[in-house]
Amino acid sequence: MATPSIPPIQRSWARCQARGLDPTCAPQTGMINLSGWSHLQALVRSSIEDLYQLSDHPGFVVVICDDQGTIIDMAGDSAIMAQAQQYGIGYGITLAEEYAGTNAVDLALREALPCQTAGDDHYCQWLQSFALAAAPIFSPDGRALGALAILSLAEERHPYALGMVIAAAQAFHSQLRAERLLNEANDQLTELYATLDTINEGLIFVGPNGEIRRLSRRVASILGINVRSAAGRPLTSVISPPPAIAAALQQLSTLEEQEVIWQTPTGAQAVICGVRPVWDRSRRYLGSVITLRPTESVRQLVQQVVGARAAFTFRDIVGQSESMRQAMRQARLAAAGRGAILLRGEAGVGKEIFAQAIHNASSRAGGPFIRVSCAAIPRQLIDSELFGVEGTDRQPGRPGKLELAHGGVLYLEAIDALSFDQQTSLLRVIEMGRVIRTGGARPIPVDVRVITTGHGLEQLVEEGRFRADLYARLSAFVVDIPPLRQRGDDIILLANHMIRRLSEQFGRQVALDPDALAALRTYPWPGNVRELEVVLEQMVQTNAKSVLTVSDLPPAIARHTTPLLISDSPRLAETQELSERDAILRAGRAAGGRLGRAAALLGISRATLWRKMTRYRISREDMVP
Ligand SMILES: Nc1ncnc2c1ncn2[C@@H]1O[C@H](COP(=O)(O)OP(=O)(O)OP(=O)(O)O)[C@@H](O)[C@H]1O
Repeated sequence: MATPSIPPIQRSWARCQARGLDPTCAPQTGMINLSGWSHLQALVRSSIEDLYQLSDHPGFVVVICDDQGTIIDMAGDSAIMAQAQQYGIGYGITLAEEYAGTNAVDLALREALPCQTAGDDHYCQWLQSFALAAAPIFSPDGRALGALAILSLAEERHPYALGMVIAAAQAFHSQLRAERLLNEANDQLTELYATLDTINEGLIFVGPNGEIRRLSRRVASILGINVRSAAGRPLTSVISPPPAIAAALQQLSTLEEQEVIWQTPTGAQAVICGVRPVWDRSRRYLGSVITLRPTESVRQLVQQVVGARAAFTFRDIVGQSESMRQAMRQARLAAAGRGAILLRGEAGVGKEIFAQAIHNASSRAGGPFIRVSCAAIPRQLIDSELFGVEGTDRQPGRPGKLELAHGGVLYLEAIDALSFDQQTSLLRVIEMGRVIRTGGARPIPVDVRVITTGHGLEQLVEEGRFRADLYARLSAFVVDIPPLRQRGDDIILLANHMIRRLSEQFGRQVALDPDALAALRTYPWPGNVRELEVVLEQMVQTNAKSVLTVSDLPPAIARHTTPLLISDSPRLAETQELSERDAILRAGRAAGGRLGRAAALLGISRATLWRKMTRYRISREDMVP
């Protein structure tokens, strides 16, 4: 047997000889490995059939082998097929070197290169009547999937057989790569669309000609349009975009997120929208993305960010006195009801803590608790603060506190500071359950329970300076919170409670001795619980002692207690008078000598304050700090 001269063929022969392979052996069946081939086979076959049709010289058969060299498909000239079959060559026969000896298919897979063998190049006799030209087929990641071969008779070798299998294998590889890229792109798009449909934000991609290219499902619920029928149509034929959006789309400009009004099939709808133009690498305009977010979700976000939650419950309110029990009864009744609540009481008595406890004990506990102090906002800004501002083309809109409190409670402090017009607007919101933003006309439904406080509201109503109908609405429930001086031993309970809290806060144990507690109990506390809180905090802060005594109290409180301490049998009336005089002096000083403010601090009218000042012979000068 002559040995071939081409090195890979020579090496193959040497291996066959070393293995002791019998050149007269018959073809063997191999294990077919079709993993990764099932859909590829059809692809290869169709391109092979094309190849075969195009050829001027039929007279060959195209053979496809798996990665082990086993024949998994054959197509072509029927005469050659018949001859091949005579030699036992057909589906399932292995061309692996171990069983079929040297041949182009095995070498192509082994060397990962195109290869050609003919006649005597073949080690086994059953292949020697044929010529084989084979090329490996590579997957997109470079793995050999199998081989493509042209089988012809040895003496009728096709001149371009090798060129054809190389070109076909290459074309096939490119097709696989393109298919892989397409699949990857499709997968990415599927992921992207799935993501778009799960996010809370609605997205509309508008093409360069204003057509809707893509829109997420969320858009349907935000704008009330049919997503399926809208896709592909001009945006303006589906829904008329608000002017700010239309302008951004037309000018290919960015619009930062702002609230705009869409005229939807179900009416005007406020939506937080933004527009972003999209450009490709060569700065070609591809379209714009419109983002849509329901105002409600932004509202919830704001509530989370600003911490619109009520922290206190009824359990946090310290007090056992009859006057406090009565206030708690009123408050619990109000919590169980539905109407607005008016909290009455001097400054610092704990109105806000009551408002929070009522909110938390009510069915609205899960909703927001929003606090607005009308006295703390300049009157001209109260409108926008409470009712919000309607957006214009130039200025974005924003919700007011009434909208933000939707589903919860709006705690409105110092409502007496509202102008008559503001009172009217508030009344309308409470009566209609709708708010109209400043500068707008669109009614926005709001479901808010209002808890208010205000100074001398009854008097203002009498004087015609506060709307009687609003007062009636706001006072469906009234809770009277007593001043601290009327709470007896509650002062001691509160002082001990606060000292415990301060001990924790400052990380050291502090206590008040009985005399100090007695002094605190007697003092009239014009600034109520807040004043007690401030006094105790200052004492703990400025004193390193663990037991605080009368001498550690602020002089005004310590001095005030002197008559009680020295008197053997202090007469009650006298004590009360002394307390009252002291309270008036302190309130007057705290108010900087302004009688109106001092009266307010004491929770009495100006006229009563005058009367008491005359009685205790207090002049205005005494009140100057
Ligand atoms: N009964 C109470 N038990 C415990 N702490 C209280 C009690 N009442 C009031 N406080 C505390 O006293 C301080 C003042 O209370 P709050 O702010 O509720 O008073 P207010 O009546 O709303 O005051 P203002 O009228 O000045 O707004 C708060 O720190 C509050 O936690």
